[in-house]
Amino acid sequence: MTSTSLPGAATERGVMPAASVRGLSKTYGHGDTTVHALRSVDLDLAPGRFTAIMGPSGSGKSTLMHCLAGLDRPTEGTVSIAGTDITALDDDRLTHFRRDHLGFVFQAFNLLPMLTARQNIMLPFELAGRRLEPGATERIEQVIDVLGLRDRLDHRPGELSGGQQQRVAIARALAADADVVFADEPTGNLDSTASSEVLSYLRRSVIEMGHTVVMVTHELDAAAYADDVVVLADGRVRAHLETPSRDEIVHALEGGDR
Ligand SMILES: Nc1ncnc2c1ncn2[C@@H]1O[C@H](COP(=O)(O)OP(=O)(O)OP(=O)(O)O)[C@@H](O)[C@H]1O
Repeated sequence: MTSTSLPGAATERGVMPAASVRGLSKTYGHGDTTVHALRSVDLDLAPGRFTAIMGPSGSGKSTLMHCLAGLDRPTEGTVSIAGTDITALDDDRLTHFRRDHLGFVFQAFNLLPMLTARQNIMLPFELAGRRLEPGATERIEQVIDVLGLRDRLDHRPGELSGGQQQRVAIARALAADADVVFADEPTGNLDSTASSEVLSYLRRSVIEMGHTVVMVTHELDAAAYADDVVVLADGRVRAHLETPSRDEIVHALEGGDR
């Protein structure tokens, strides 16, 4: 098994990666019960792209995403987001960094039921007591249009379909103009029609607004919406594929090199 580096990888183009990990290891437990969830992973994720992280159950997808997103600390190695080494930040600074630079979309939409769609989208600004910086209002209105939510803004989550609720959650993550948006199985609670709708909107946000999205998924159909696919196996990067075909993804998942 070898890892395949992207020919057009951000560093090779001289562009700073949106996310970069070096020598990233995460072990759980001690002695006989030690689990090596990640084994010295090196990875660069290019800005302005939609990357899917795939791999068998237990291969380290969630651990990698949690370390990338500063939700978990690695045992060894570094994680940089847009040039900031987040592994060097203390807990307070990391919390602020996450709030100001990262967006999250979860399987359960995590919307507040008593708030309207617009209020949910604006919640991070309210919670942070953040003033809208110049240009923020225009950006938020664009996010609302790109995600097709204009005529749903006054609805509460209970009055929206699952797909619409997830689009509100995506809009909330994008509204703050995060350096990277992390999506953990974002279509796990949706049927296939709603899933493809949500993924199309997510893709549109990458193409039309230049966002960087990293998504963990088990679904080949979901990965097909991504630009790049990282395949993990046993805590290592087995392949990092640029605009792969479905066959190439399947081949990498089955253990072949590209
Ligand atoms: N908190 C923990 N304590 C002990 N072991 C853990 C912990 N979290 C994860 N692991 C182990 O680390 C390994 C990688 O787990 P991880 O959840 O990252 O895999 P995954 O690829 O996301 O799996 P799945 O697709 O099933 O969600 C697994 O062997 C898992 O059992």
